[in-house]
Amino acid sequence: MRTDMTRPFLKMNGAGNDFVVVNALETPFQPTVDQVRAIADRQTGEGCDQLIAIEPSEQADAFMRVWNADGGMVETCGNALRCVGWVLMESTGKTEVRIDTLGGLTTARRAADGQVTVDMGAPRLDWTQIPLEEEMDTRGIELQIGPIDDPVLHTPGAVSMGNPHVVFFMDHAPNDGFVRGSGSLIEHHPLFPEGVNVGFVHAISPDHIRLRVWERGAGLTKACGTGACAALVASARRGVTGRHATVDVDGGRLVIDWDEASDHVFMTGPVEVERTGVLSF
Ligand SMILES: N[C@@H](CCC[C@H](N)C(=O)O)C(=O)O
Repeated sequence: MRTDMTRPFLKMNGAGNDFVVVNALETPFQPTVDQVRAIADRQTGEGCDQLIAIEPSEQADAFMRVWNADGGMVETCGNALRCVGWVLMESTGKTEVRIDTLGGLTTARRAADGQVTVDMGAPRLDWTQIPLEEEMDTRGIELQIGPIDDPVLHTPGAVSMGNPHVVFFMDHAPNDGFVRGSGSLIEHHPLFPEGVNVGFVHAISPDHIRLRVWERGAGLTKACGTGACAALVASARRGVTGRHATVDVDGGRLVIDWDEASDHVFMTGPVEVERTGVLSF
């Protein structure tokens, strides 16, 4: 990386899903793929799951741009929406802010105990919206991993929360090796032309699930906000849970509500500022 330019950043996380957050409201921030990878590198860079830029927006308080650790620009990030919402509320004194993303317009507001609630909008459930390569019922798509007569994983739900997710249902929470091995395989399956985030749900009760996620472009993560929303929607559509659940992820706890009247999904969870720093280009 050249070192003739510097940018201050905030290192933040939401339930352990961590971000380098750059304020680009006044000065544009357009890193190359290699620069994103270098920043996200946990050995030689700052280390993060996603790089986030807060940009100006004409229709909202700000636009949030998201790059995965592999350098790919993606639609949205639920946990980062809480972090960016908190930053904007702190700097403007507002108790509610609108944040636009490539995945759609969202609203963040303060919740109890310093937490933030984001209105993630309505889930997109048609196979063309995930998107899938071919027509399927997204409550349980035709995908299985393992021997044909005794698959290890099969018939996941598919949900878009602005970004693509598949959600497998298991009778236990899988270990790291399983999440890494099967997640990396499924992320690039030809059924998903834009790749996919892969969730593994273990239902503890009708309003409590354990979730592990392999993220498209970032790998095994301590939390995935859109993944938690997708997990609740997929679970409710299968009758595994109701429309409200606490979702335990590796790095903490998220509360997800799928409101019947509006069809919107609301996610509440923590926000943490870890440190400040300066990026050198
Ligand atoms: N960590 C995020 C999701 C980030 C993007 C995702 N990996 C994708 O490629 O869609 C979240 O909290 O939602």
